[in-house]
Amino acid sequence: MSERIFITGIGTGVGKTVTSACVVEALQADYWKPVQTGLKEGTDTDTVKSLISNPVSVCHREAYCLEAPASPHLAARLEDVNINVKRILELAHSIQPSNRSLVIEGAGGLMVPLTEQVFTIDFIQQLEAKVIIVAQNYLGSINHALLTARVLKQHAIPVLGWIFSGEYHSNETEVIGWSGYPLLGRIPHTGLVDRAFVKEQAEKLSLW
Ligand SMILES: Nc1ncnc2c1ncn2[C@@H]1O[C@H](COP(=O)(O)OP(=O)(O)OP(=O)(O)O)[C@@H](O)[C@H]1O
Ligand SMILES: C[C@H](N)[C@H](N)CCCCCC(=O)O
Ligand SMILES: [Mg+2]
Repeated sequence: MSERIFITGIGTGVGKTVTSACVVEALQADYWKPVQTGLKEGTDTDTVKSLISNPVSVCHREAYCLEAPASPHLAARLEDVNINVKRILELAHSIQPSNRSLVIEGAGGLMVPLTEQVFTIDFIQQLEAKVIIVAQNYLGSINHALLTARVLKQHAIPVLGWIFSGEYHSNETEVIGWSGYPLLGRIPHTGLVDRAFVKEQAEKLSLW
């Protein structure tokens, strides 16, 4: 089935890219990072490409690759680039596979601005995508996670559920309960993240 699944996070650096690779592998879906910011340490697309092993998935080229490791609206300003959301939506339409899903990874969390007018939450709405929320357990994550859940609810965006990246903490059981969204799985931080790890984790996810 050809769906759009948007991978958002309760913030940046919470494990969206590694989780995206696991979801792509589990669904044999395509992957797309429309706006990549920060190029020095490589791109999320290159990371996902290096972590998946199924013969079907296609990792599509970004719509924008911006140097500065910053919010897209700022990274674009620093390079005098105008992020055109209409163009990104047209691109989404053109790359959408007919017979498999498209996993789309955002930059940071829901309220990250793509432009001064369009925030990531607005972009998700315009994409008509379903959402997987990637979360981690740290001091402050209850607030970040429930803010994310609240904004998705207020925008009536369909949420498939949570994937937690890292170790379990009792907080997450309460966050899941308060949010009403199901737990789809956990990606442990056991050290080496390679193709074998991603394949193993992909098999454990309960995505449908
Ligand atoms: N399961 C894991 N095991 C070990 N390290 C991990 C795991 N998941 C993520 N990491 C590491 O944590 C860091 C952040 O992860 P990742 O790049 O997936 O975050 P992100 O949410 O995609 O960030 P961004 O907002 O920049 O896209 C990376 O160095 C990554 O290698
Ligand atoms: C540079 C990094 N890799 C992310 N993709 C960009 C995260 C932007 C976060 C903006 C913010 O919430 O302050
Ligand atoms: Mg990422």
